[in-house]
Amino acid sequence: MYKTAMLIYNGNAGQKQMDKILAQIIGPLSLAIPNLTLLQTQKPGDAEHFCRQHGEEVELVIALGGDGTVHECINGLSPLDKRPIFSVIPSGTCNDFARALDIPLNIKQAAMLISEEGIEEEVDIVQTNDQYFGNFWGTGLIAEASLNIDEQSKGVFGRLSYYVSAIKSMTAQDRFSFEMEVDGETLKDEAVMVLALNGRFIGATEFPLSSIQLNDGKIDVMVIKEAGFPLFKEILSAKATVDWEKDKSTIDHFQASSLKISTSSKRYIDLDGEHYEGKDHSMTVLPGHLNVVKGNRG
Ligand SMILES: Nc1ncnc2c1ncn2[C@@H]1O[C@H](COP(=O)(O)OP(=O)(O)OP(=O)(O)O)[C@@H](O)[C@H]1O
Repeated sequence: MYKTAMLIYNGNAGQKQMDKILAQIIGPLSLAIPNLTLLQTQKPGDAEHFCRQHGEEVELVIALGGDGTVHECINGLSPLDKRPIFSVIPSGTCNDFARALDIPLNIKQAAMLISEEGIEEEVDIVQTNDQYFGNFWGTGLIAEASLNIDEQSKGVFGRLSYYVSAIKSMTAQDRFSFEMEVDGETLKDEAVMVLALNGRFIGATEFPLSSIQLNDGKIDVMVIKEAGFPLFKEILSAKATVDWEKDKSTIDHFQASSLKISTSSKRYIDLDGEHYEGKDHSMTVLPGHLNVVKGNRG
């Protein structure tokens, strides 16, 4: 039984909607957790700050929100020496990290999972320069695409919004050159998109690739060389298996525990759905860095 927990939620989410959500989850959580503190964010950055400031004082941190809130919490918790258990009650649009943890998307069920102490598991977190990600790092079309998502289209298209935007921006065909260093080997190439996946969801779409595991000490790197549609078509059609052999000429796929990538110029970077800019990036997998509450798959 968890004795102390901090629940962080987005103060920007709309009072009425948040009241409804809180009404469903506070009952089961406060019955199970005697010392439960609720913290509402007042501005971007607050969730990260709360985690950094108070994370070591509690047994459990619960992020009630979408991938933006989760991203901030991961960045606040990862630098701590004594890291609390982390869990998510998903209330965003994509909820990629919650999906990767097999957490129910129904908020009441997600709260029940915590109050009944779901399975705890240590998952990998990836450090990139002075930041961290739990789900993915991407540059190229993925970053451009998510930049193009306005809140309205996110609502209307829901899970497909990333890809609708990606397809929209594909006409640009902007290839970029990069240099990558993986396990002592240097590779120079061009691509339209480079992805490093820790979790298996991007924009609520699952990558049908069984090697993507949150607890294998590795990231799965995809170098997509052409803005051709084979990969997207197959992923969008949610096929159980993508024929990677067939796509070999347009996609390189490998695993790494650390890598460095430098692009020829500054580019947009998408980190778990949040945007940054940069040119030189290093990534190091921190194996089993966060202990999380997981759901049951299936
Ligand atoms: N009080 C606030 N006012 C304005 N922005 C805030 C506030 N609190 C948090 N934020 C910002 O809102 C975003 C969090 O939104 P949320 O958790 O719903 O993620 P999301 O990115 O919409 O999720 P998903 O990708 O799953 O849909 C973060 O970028 C955070 O910095």
